[in-house]
Amino acid sequence: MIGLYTAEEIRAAEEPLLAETPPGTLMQRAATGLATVCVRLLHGVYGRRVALLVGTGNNGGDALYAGARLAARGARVTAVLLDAERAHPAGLAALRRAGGRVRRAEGPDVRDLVARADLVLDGILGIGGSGGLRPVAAELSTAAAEGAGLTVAVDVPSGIDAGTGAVDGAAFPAMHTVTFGAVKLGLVVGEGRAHAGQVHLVDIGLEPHLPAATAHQLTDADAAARLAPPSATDDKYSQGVVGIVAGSTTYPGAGVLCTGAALRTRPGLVRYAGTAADGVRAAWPEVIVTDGRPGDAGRVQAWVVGPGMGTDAAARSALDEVLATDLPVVVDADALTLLAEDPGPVRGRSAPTLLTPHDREFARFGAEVGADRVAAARRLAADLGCAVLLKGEATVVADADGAAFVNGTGTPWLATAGTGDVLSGIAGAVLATGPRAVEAGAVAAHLHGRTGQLAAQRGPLVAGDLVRRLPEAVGRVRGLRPDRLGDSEA
Ligand SMILES: NC(=O)C1=CN([C@@H]2O[C@H](COP(=O)(O)OP(=O)(O)OC[C@H]3O[C@@H](n4cnc5c(N)ncnc54)[C@H](O)[C@@H]3O)[C@@H](O)[C@H]2O)[C@@H](O)CC1
Ligand SMILES: Nc1ncnc2c1ncn2[C@@H]1O[C@H](COP(=O)(O)OP(=O)(O)O)[C@@H](O)[C@H]1O
Ligand SMILES: [K+]
Repeated sequence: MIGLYTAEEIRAAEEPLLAETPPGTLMQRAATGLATVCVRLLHGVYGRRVALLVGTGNNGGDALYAGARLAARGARVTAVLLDAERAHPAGLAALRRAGGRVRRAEGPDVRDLVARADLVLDGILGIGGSGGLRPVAAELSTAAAEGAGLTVAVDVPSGIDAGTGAVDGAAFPAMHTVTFGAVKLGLVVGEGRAHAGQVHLVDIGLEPHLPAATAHQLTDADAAARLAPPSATDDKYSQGVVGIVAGSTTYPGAGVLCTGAALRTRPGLVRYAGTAADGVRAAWPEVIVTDGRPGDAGRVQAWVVGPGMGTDAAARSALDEVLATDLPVVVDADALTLLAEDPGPVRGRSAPTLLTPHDREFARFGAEVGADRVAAARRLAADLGCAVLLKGEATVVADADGAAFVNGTGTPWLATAGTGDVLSGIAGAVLATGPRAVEAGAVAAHLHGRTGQLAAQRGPLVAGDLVRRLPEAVGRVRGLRPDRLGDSEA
């Protein structure tokens, strides 16, 4: 698992490391790592035009030292100083010694210089920044985005909140972020995720000083550990039997998609109860189907309740029946709407319970999500005493005790009707194998995102494509290299 940290946690960990290393050591390690990644991304350095956007803090120092290394290898490097009197003096001297040039940000043709660069390095603000970019920095960031060159953020894209991913005003739009010591939470969630692009982690020796992370991102290997193939001693009942309460005569498709997703994730045994019984039976002859109540379906190890089932009295009664069991439950869609009116039945549960709202469903529980998505998911989880999976570009899963996961897989092509029904079916199948609800949610979101990436390789996807390609995605998750972070190409 990849630990995700706030700026405060990073600063606390840096303190003892700074004390035990000679002055400047960490910045040299950071700049060396940064320059190495830039060389790789540029495919050659000699003659390349590099613009450094340099702020007043150590983040600017990192950019200047990395720029000096690139200049020493023949790049044409220009530092653009946002506050000429306060730029890192030793970094500036190093850049000049290596043949780099220095300009003020207010200069007449600086915007063009940035727009024409092969590489723009954002050393404006690091974890010491607060609030959005000021006007000159914002304008140069826009020039970098509009130019044809690579945009690379140093440690964090300037203007994002490193701990939450919130953007208040303008922020640097990076294609890549080279981050030091540990991955900051704000690089993988909220608006920060899109601003950070692909994240590269540079080791500066911080790891022994880092606290245990309270937020994580799963790798393929982590997810694969929860998607183990059946063993020789397994039978159809022993792999976690899933019960689905979804769909209706009005929306049979939700029942078909949700049931199919559970079956394709963990094809031991899936049971279905609901009024979309005919549709489910026709689509999935492998499933044991009843058009009666959940209790008529037979024994299961976990329930999924909600997608497309409606919000009438019969739906309420089915939800109450499922929540009154001592079995793990995934609560999605219409069941969330019902639950928001009266969350009582969830508060008293001791079995694993996972709620899977999107933003609008989340807001029905009393408060908007806001810019800090991890905090929002943690808040609702603590309030209800269960796990909450908050869907979005980067899905967040949080538990009542504060443990959180930020999903790193997926594609915007998933923003299409029915993909949420598929997610809850996957989550039910994973939950039936016995993990904590928060962990089941994280694994489900990871697999769902990988399936989306796989399906999107062939163009626009619909939810049914996800169901069809789930077995292949499970196989890929088992075999893919585990070290790719938020890489939508993988
Ligand atoms: N502390 C360490 O041990 C290391 C720090 N490193 C680098 O140092 C960075 C943190 O450096 P600093 O603490 O100097 O802080 P930053 O470089 O992040 O910037 C802080 C400066 O920006 C100003 N500022 C804050 N918000 C602003 C805004 N919205 N607009 C304009 N100016 C603003 C502050 O007044 C302060 O002068 C890290 O992100 C990393 O890049 C690395 O060199 C590795 C080692
Ligand atoms: N822009 C996006 N980028 C990546 N994933 C997205 C994006 N928008 C939505 N998704 C994902 O698509 C799914 C949509 O679920 P949901 O809103 O419940 O749809 P539905 O109710 O139609 O099934 C979620 O898993 C969500 O994380
Ligand atoms: K930066």
